[in-house]
Amino acid sequence: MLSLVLPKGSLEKATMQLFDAADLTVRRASDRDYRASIDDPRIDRVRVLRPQEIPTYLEQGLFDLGITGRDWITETDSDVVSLGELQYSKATSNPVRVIMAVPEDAPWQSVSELPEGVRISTEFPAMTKRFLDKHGVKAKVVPSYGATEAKVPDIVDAIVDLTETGSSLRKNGLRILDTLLTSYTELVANREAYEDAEKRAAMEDVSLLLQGAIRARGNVLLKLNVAQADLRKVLDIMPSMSSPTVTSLAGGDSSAVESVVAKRGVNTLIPALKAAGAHDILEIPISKIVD
Ligand SMILES: Nc1ncnc2c1ncn2[C@@H]1O[C@H](COP(=O)(O)OP(=O)(O)OP(=O)(O)O)[C@@H](O)[C@H]1O
Ligand SMILES: O=P(O)(O)OC[C@H]1O[C@H](OP(=O)(O)OP(=O)(O)O)[C@H](O)[C@@H]1O
Ligand SMILES: [Mg+2]
Repeated sequence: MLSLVLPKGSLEKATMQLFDAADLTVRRASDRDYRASIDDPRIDRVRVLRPQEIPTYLEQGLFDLGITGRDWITETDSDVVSLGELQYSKATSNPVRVIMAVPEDAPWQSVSELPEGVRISTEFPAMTKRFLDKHGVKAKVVPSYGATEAKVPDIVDAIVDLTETGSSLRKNGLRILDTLLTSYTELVANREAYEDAEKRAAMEDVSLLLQGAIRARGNVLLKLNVAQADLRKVLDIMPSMSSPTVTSLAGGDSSAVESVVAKRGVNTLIPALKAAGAHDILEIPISKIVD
């Protein structure tokens, strides 16, 4: 039986949606309820806590398994086992980046040009100090508790912050000087729990369901029928994960074809398949893809 800790904040909504899609629906009395449950025999305790704290709790063995960002694992320098990247962020399926940024019109083009005593605001002081040491810059690192972009230029000269879509940087007239880290959301385990064969098997099941749900995103199943004479033409334009499944239809000179295809592009693909001779075309949503 696993204890699980999920992130409150930026990743909360996307995490709840992912668990739902993975058939591991998280039940809570309300959004403010940080004690939750999942109706699954492998999971007996669920908490929703700040992602900054999650790596430390996992290292200490307060939970077996959790979800947090690579940024907080690096910042807290926690000794945990990663079961892999889960490709989602707050708004997109892309990773976030921890970047150093300065005002558009600042004179510096690289980190090593920053003058001694430069003031840098960040929610990642440990990572920032390591990065500045590497570049031989002596700076004053000021801890931030959010709204970091708003502190330049009057309170500090530069910031180290997260960027996903880039919109916060644009709105605040900031330019990226360097990238410290590309950070994915990760499924992370306590080391001792991971060494326990039974717990590890349960963790791998959870991982498989989550990854299966992520892989299914943006894909649909297309099914169609086609006369033998047109089969080649249809297969020539049908994309697929490996190769399309072709079955003969009973009592006729026709085949059924099915294939998993990217949802993006279906708008041009379906009319093209029809023109190639396909008929009875079905587009079916997919919940999971497991290799
Ligand atoms: N667009 C994003 N902005 C910030 N954090 C993101 C974003 N997308 C994913 N994350 C991840 O979410 C985690 C940060 O979430 P956290 O709850 O600490 O911050 P938050 O949502 O910014 O909270 P607050 O709104 O109180 O600042 C990090 O691991 C980070 O990598
Ligand atoms: O590139 P973007 O898509 O604009 O996302 C990045 C922004 O999101 C986060 O802010 P958050 O919402 O956590 O507010 P905060 O600064 O108060 O923590 C992060 O600190 C950036 O400011
Ligand atoms: Mg924040």
